[in-house]
Amino acid sequence: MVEISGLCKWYDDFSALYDISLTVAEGEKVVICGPSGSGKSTLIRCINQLEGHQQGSIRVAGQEVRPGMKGIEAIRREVGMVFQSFNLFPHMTILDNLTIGPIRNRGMGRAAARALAMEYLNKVRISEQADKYPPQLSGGQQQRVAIARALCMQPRVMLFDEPTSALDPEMIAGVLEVMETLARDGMTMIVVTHEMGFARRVADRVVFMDEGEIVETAPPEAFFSAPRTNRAKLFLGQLLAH
Ligand SMILES: Nc1ncnc2c1ncn2[C@@H]1O[C@H](COP(=O)(O)OP(=O)(O)OP(=O)(O)O)[C@@H](O)[C@H]1O
Repeated sequence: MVEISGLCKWYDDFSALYDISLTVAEGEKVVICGPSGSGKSTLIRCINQLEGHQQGSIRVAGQEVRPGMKGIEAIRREVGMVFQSFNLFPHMTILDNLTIGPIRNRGMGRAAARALAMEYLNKVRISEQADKYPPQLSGGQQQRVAIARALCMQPRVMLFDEPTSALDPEMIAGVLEVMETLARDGMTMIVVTHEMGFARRVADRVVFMDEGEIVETAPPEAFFSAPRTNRAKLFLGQLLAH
């Protein structure tokens, strides 16, 4: 579903990503972790070209994505993205936040888009809030809405960039639960997160990044019980200390 090969990205003379190769199969769940500044966000933002890369290749559902390419919108429709800051339109109702994408970008009729939106709002257990505005909802509820909004575009892969790190602790479980349901439904998922419990329960593979490189890739049980590199041991040690 996503094939990344020899990916390099730099900002002026700073190398943000170096020689990244990663293949994520259909239905696979990959958790990316690593210290702050290691390039996790940059990597997933390159997949739908929110960031352009300078070298290497990225393919999504068989199609190569390139910086400045024509037709990137069509590829972005296949790729749902959930950010740390929910990025909902504050002046639009929850329902309108969900229907605008399918109506504008998928040419869906209003009634069909509303039906689809209600289906996903039910899935994230928030359908009773459909007529409210984002600022009237808690952070956790807004993030569940953001997930539902991405799903309304019926993507083939979902990218999550630290979806729970801006949330109050009591809000985190509800969002992770929704993501676990999505995983059980068979969605292909690439998730940047420090929620190691989630990684253990859901990930097929954990990818550990440091200084713009992939340092280790392993199934969660192997990664957490016996990380191979000192860099990963140090990272996990620091995470546990928090
Ligand atoms: N627009 C930019 N210009 C210059 N440097 C940038 C830019 N965006 C990111 N970087 C740098 O690239 C590196 C990787 O950033 P990135 O946000 O991908 O890291 P991260 O692993 O996601 O970190 P965090 O966990 O703190 O979000 C960092 O050193 C960051 O300062």
